[in-house]
Amino acid sequence: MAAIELEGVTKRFGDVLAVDSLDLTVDDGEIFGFLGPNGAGKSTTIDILLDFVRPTAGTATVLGHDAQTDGRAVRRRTGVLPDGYHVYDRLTGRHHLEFAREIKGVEADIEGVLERVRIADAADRKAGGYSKGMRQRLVLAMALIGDPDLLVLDEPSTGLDPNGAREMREILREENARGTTVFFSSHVMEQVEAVCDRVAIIDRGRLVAVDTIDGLRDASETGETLYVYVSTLDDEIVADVAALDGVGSASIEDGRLRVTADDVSKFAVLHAIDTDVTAVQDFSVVESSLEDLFVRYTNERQEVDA
Ligand SMILES: Nc1ncnc2c1ncn2[C@@H]1O[C@H](COP(=O)(O)OP(=O)(O)OP(=O)(O)O)[C@@H](O)[C@H]1O
Repeated sequence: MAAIELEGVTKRFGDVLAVDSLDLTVDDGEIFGFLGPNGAGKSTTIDILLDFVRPTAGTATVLGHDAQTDGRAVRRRTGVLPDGYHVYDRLTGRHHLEFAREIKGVEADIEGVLERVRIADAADRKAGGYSKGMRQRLVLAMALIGDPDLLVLDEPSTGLDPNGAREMREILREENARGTTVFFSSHVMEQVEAVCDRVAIIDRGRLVAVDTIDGLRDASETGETLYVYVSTLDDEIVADVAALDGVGSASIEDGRLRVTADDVSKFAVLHAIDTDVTAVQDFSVVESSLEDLFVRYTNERQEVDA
């Protein structure tokens, strides 16, 4: 069964088309990253899943329930970390979790959850005195109450230090191992790359890619970057390399030639550089990071639209 199914979801705010005919399926048990530049429509989509916002057109089905007609059933089984959630300054961390337990009407091991997000020591302090990262941990703790079947997290790493970000990843993996589907938006590509089974990239409300990270690499011309060490390097050599068959781009980076290959193998490119341009002394191949892929997919869309 699909945990999330969006069909033709569109949302307009006046003149702004925030989400544009979005079709997306997230399978049960996946850790799914939802990426896009600022203003792409991520939060709006998440709000539609939780029925905080009504779509202008289309349907959203979450855990088998229509998100609009059966929002309560969805929220009962879903842990949510909303974008920019404000904690209640005068309530303690523990009170927040008791509140989450009551709202959801579930049994919950509050002590255990406090330990997991590492705010047990501060549980009886008022949340108004918490640091940004502690607040984020508290909101995550509220999402974990009731062992949800689905976690929907909008920018969960906001405010977390590197240790906090690592702990967040571990919690997501643990929840997933328990059978929970995890759907989260993020601008922190390392975080996404480290935990996600699949990602979707949206740009200006439209889906531009959905795949595993390896799949995105395979589909992208810049799946791999070649760094070539040559004895002399100047603009003329770069231009000659760029003009070779199968070369996507060539530039100088840190005293090396940086080359991307289009449809031919990197060895064919290396051979052509060596025989037709200049002697190759050494080379290395680096897989594109998710950040490279993100930039490529979102820039491509801008070029298409231009
Ligand atoms: N309540 C609203 N009223 C008017 N416009 C809105 C509203 N909510 C969102 N928008 C607009 O919809 C578009 C998508 O916004 P959204 O917050 O979904 O983007 P996002 O991908 O979450 O961005 P970010 O990464 O910056 O959080 C933006 O142009 C935004 O200004």
